[in-house]
This record gives sequence, structure tokens and C-alpha cells, in this order.
Amino acid sequence: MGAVPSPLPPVKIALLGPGTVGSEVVRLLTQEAEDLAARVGAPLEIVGIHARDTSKDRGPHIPRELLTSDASALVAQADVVVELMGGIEPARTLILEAIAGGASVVTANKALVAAHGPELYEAADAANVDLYFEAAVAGAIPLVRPVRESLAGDHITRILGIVNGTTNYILDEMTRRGLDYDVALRQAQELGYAEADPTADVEGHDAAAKAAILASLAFHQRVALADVYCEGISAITADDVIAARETRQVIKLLAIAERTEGGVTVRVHPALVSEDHPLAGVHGAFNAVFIEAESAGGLMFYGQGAGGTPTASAVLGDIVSVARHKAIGGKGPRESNYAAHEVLPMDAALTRYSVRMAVEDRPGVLAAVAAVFQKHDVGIEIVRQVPGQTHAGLILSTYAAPERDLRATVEELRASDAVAEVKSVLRIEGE
Ligand SMILES: NC(=O)C1=CN([C@@H]2O[C@H](COP(=O)(O)OP(=O)(O)OC[C@H]3O[C@@H](n4cnc5c(N)ncnc54)[C@H](O)[C@@H]3O)[C@@H](O)[C@H]2O)C=CC1
Ligand SMILES: N[C@@H](CC=O)C(=O)O
Ligand code: NA
Repeated sequence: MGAVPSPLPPVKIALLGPGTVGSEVVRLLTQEAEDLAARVGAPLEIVGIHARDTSKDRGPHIPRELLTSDASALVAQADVVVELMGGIEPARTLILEAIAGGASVVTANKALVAAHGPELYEAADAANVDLYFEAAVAGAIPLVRPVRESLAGDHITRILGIVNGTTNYILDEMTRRGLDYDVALRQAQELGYAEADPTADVEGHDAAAKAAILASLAFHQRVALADVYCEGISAITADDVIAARETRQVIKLLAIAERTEGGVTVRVHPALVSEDHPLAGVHGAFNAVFIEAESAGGLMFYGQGAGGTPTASAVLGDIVSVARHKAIGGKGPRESNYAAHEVLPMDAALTRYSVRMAVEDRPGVLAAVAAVFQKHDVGIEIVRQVPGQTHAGLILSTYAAPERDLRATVEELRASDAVAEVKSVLRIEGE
């Protein structure tokens, strides 16, 4: 019988941040140890867990003896560092220390990858180690690998989707259960969906970070967070939700990255989506992303975008990949940033508006309103009259036009004496 190969030495795992996601990653690394070892080709050994407070009891899956407050010492002894603390610092410094020490890194930290991705990619490349971040975009949904690897031979032209679970949960609860915004936000926090500072979720910054990461991978160039137009949902009211329902639409926070002849635009904002569109059926903290590519055509990715356990699935997948590279050799793909499409401002994006307003109840008002649209070369597709108490209500939907013209139209409507109040302006996507 041939010599039995000696088992490979354990791959040493250091975990930073045993919180909502981190505690689930530790639980799964422990409970699934046998299967994971078989898949990696070597055992995975958790050599330490860095936490701010090592005295706090963290339940049965976080052994007290593994807790340490000395992150640098822990990182120095690991083959793979799993960063699940969030925030920019000290996560960035610790990841750079890990890479400099020859460790591969798995992170779910989209704020960090969006803000400092190039620095981290270059450091990982120079040290010939992996930097994986599948969990950073759309939680459990495999999206980073398909864009970075499976579609590396294609030309992606458009990405449109829901990439933040917290805001989808809030808007969905407001739409389907008439829940108040603040109550829905609190519930999302209790369910472990929201960022430590939920402003990142509701003001769109989390989705913008994910959009910047996806656009950089999809268009093979660096798209900075500052290049992403970002508008959140904190101004969305119950009236907006009711008005959307009356026109058979729902409100979703969408991330949209487009590459055209003129260049690249990346934007995050609330939008009206037809009730007949698949995105309207994305409920709770689920995410869904449509990708259009020249050869592949249309693709749709759907799944849980937030939550400790679903996110831990994506983290574990990355751990298996990088641990396998550590155990038996190999390395994941490097950053691809050869392209140089012009990154265009939001003004250049082609969008459609739905403008809900209260107008004076007198002859000639409709003509006066229409004249404003005509002046800015914005076509009106649909005019709906809605009942109003003291004024007549109008909802005008436009054809696609450059954002700059749409915005100028709304600004002039606000100043018009035919218009008592512009109640809301929402873009229309996903018809
Ligand atoms: N919660 C979710 O559904 C998802 C979260 N993520 C990302 O995963 C990361 C972790 O998120 P959660 O587990 O939800 O956050 P969390 O707030 O529940 O856990 C963070 C953990 O790191 C610790 N921590 C934070 N700053 C620290 C510091 N300076 N030093 C030591 N420990 C520190 C906290 O005490 C806590 O134990 C974040 O980057 C987040 O954006 C990604 C996808 C989904
Ligand atoms: N707060 C984020 C967590 C996952 O990325 C979200 O709600 O999507
Ligand atoms: Na993902």
C-alpha cells in the first residue's frame, strides 16, 4: 500500500470582531470543522478571537480562552485573518499588518474596501496573499466572485439592484404592513441587519460603498466612493409609499452602475419600481441584483443580503478558498484596473422622474406646468390627477432625460405660481 500522506498542518485562523457576523463565523467554523477540513485539505484552527471586552461572556460558541485584546499579536501568528469589526480603523491597519506578516485576509467590511481597496489590493499582491471580500456585497449572495471571476471574459454594461438589506426591510415593512419608518428601522437593528451606525444604511452610504466595489470589479477600473451619487431613504414618507401603491409601484433603494459610450455613472437612490417588476417582490432584508453583459445577456442574483448567519456563509466560503491556497498552494485573482472609462457625474445620467405636486385649482395651471417641462426639453409620459384637500393633486411621470434637465425642471416648478407644493420627486427604474 502506498505511503499514507501525512496530514497537512492546520491553517491558523484569527478572527477580529465576534459580533453579529463574527460570532456566527466562529460557531460554523467549530460545528462544521470536519467538513471544512475535508474541503480545505487541512484542519482549520482558530488561534484567537480579538474583542474589545474580553471579560464579556459571549455564549457557548466563543471560548473565553480564545479571546484576546491584543489584535497585533494575534494577527502575527495567523495564516488567515478574518476581519469582522467594521469601520475604517483599526481594521485597515490590522489588515495591512496581517498582509505584511504573510497572512491572507477575509473581510466583510465594504466601507473599508470601498475607501481603501486599491491600497489593500496592492499590499496583498505585493505580499502574494489573498484578499477576499464576498460578504462585503449583498451578504450571502455570491456576487463578488461571479463579477470578478465568472464574468471576467465578458463586458458588463449595467448593474441594477437592491444591495442593502436594512433599507429594503424598512421600505418593505412600510409598504406591506404600514409600519412607521422608525419602528421598522429599530426592528432591522434588532434583527442584526443594520450597521453599527445605521445612518450608513438609511442615508445610502452602505449601498454606495457596495456600488463602488461592484463598479470597480465590473468595469475593471477604480471607482471611488466619491464617484458614487448617493441619496438615502430618510426623506421617504408614508404618503410617498401610499402614492406609489396607488400607481401600482413600490419604492426601493437601488444601486445602479452603467457603462455607456460616454463613460461610467454609478448611483444610489430611492426609486419607484413597477409592482410587476421582479425587484418589487424582494422582501425583508433580501437583495437582488440584475447584471447585463454583452455576451452573457441578462443575469439575476437573489438571496439574503444581511443577517449574521447568511453573511457568515459568504465569509466561510472565502475562508475555505484562502485556507486551501495556504494549505496546498495557489492564489485568487488579482485586482484588474486596466480600464479608464470616464467616470461621469450624476447630471449626465439618463433618468426618469415621477413628480407629485399640489397645484392651484384654476384654468391654465396644467398648461403652465407643461410649459416648464417643455422649456427643459423633458417629455411628459403620464399625467395623473389625484384628489387633494385644498389643492388639486398631480403626479407627472417623465420620459428619460438627462438628470440635469430633470432637476432644472423641478427647481422651476417649485418657483412657479401655478404650483402650490412639490410634494415628492422620485426617479422611476425597472419598468
Ligand atoms: N450584519 C450584517 O448583516 C452584515 C455585516 N457586514 C459587515 O460585517 C462587519 C461586521 O458587522 P456586524 O457583525 O453586523 O457588526 P457588529 O457590530 O455586530 O460586530 C462588530 C464586532 O467587532 C467589535 N469591534 C468593533 N470595533 C472594534 C475595535 N475597534 N476593536 C475591537 N473590536 C471591535 C465589536 O465589539 C463587535 O463584537 C461590518 O464591516 C459590516 O459592514 C457585511 C454583511 C452583512
Ligand atoms: N447593513 C448592511 C449589512 C449587509 O451588508 C445591510 O443592511 O445590507
Ligand atoms: Na456576497
